[in-house]
Amino acid sequence: MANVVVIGAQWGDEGKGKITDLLSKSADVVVRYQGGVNAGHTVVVKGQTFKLHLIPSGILYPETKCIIGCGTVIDPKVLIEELDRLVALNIPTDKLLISQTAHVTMPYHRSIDLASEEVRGTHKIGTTGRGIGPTYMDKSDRVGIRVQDLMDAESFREQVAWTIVQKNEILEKLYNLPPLDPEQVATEYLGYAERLRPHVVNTSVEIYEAVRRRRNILFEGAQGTLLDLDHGTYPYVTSSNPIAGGACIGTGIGPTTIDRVIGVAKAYTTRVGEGPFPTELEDASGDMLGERGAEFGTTTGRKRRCGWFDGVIGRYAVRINGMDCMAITKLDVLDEFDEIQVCVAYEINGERTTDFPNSGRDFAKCVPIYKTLPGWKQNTADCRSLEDLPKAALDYLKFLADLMEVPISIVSLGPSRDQTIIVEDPIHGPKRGLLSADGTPV
Ligand SMILES: Nc1nc2c(ncn2[C@@H]2O[C@H](COP(=O)(O)OP(=O)(O)OP(=O)(O)O)[C@@H](O)[C@H]2O)c(=O)[nH]1
Ligand SMILES: O=P(O)(O)OC[C@H]1O[C@@H](n2cnc3c(O)ncnc32)[C@H](O)[C@@H]1O
Ligand SMILES: N[C@@H](CC(=O)O)C(=O)O
Ligand SMILES: [Mg+2]
Repeated sequence: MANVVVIGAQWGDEGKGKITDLLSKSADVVVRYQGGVNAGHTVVVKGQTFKLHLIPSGILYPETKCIIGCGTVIDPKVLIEELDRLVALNIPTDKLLISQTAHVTMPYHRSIDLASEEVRGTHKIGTTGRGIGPTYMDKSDRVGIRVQDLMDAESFREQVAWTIVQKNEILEKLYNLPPLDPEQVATEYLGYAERLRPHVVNTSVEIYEAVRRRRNILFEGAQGTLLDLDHGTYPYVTSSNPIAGGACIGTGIGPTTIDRVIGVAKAYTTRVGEGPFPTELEDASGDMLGERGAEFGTTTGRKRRCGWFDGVIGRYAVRINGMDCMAITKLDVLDEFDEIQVCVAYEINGERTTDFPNSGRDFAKCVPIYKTLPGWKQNTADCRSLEDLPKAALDYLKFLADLMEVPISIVSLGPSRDQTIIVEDPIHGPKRGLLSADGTPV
């Protein structure tokens, strides 16, 4: 057995949904540990597409327990819509559990998110507008509303009444928005509470029980390393900790429980929202990546910015997450390029570095130094083993593994569950022994 954390090694949307679904086949429990409905995890099975925002990507396996952990922020309306969509498709949702201590996104969080972005103007972050930052702000400020609060009607009404007084001051005086009616908000949310009640438990105990019984647990990250509040490209980050360390805080397990960390990265890079992006391509190659990769936000539909693979970021993600192995997704998107560039180092103020800069100002000045590799100009979508891959594609993967000093355990060649090469299943395979850094399968 192994307890595995699946994290994004770039700016999110690396395909964690697909990889988590794939690994869920061998998992007994899948836990989301941070983020909220800003996330959009896409899972494609037999031509059917599932877009999951909060529900863990293991939900398509009826025997797998799916847990929304305490580190997430929950918009109950969106969660219920998601549940209803699954129910309509006859996907069982009875094994979904929701943490009593997760925080709840309220209507004022969404309004404040949108209004503050507008006020920031050119300094905006480019958030998803889903109220994520303001929900986590209230958690830190100790005025947040938790799932357990929602379960007690009388005290919930009281809590909403006094909380909204302060929020209405902000809405009216700071943002010139109409105030909210506390009774109306409380009544709406108490309706959601009844729908969610059967799923709400002490998830920390559930997870610990699974650990004690030596079950396989997958911890599913949302967003990515560079969107991490502490270790990402601050201030252009989300308000939670998507890195592997976040799995402990966001579920209530100790670090010794984690056996392995698998990082997911695209074979190129994307970013949605504002902030520096050294390898961004604002040319025909960038357009080609966007078109071939269908790079539009799963949540907001925004166009994702596209660029070449950034090895400096990759190495950083390996370090920050203690990564054992990697899944490289969307290799098929590169199929038609004559040449492919990989950023191997940055030049900052005339100096070459392979280290990710700690300063946001320095990061904004980074000029990528590229290594050019030949393309393979061949369709890889139907390859099912490393041997099936064109030599140039395998060489590309070996180059990435070598550059980041991490083995590649999974290669994804299309959105569908079956369009995958599993060099070794990280749940069953040996720790750090899947594809050696020189690319040789072991
Ligand atoms: N062509 C191609 N598409 C893929 C592959 N793997 C995943 N996808 C698609 O790429 C997109 C990945 O984006 P998301 O589903 O938003 O990724 P995510 O990491 O789960 O999302 P966040 O938690 O929101 O960061 C989805 O549309 C997937 O269906 C692949 O190997 N090839
Ligand atoms: O998390 P919020 O505050 O809505 O946005 C901040 C920042 O993070 C980007 N982002 C948030 N969720 C995702 C996601 O699931 N994939 C990719 N990027 C995400 C958002 O675009 C902002 O740049
Ligand atoms: N989660 C998102 C972010 C967005 O939709 O803007 C995505 O899939 O891109
Ligand atoms: Mg996404």
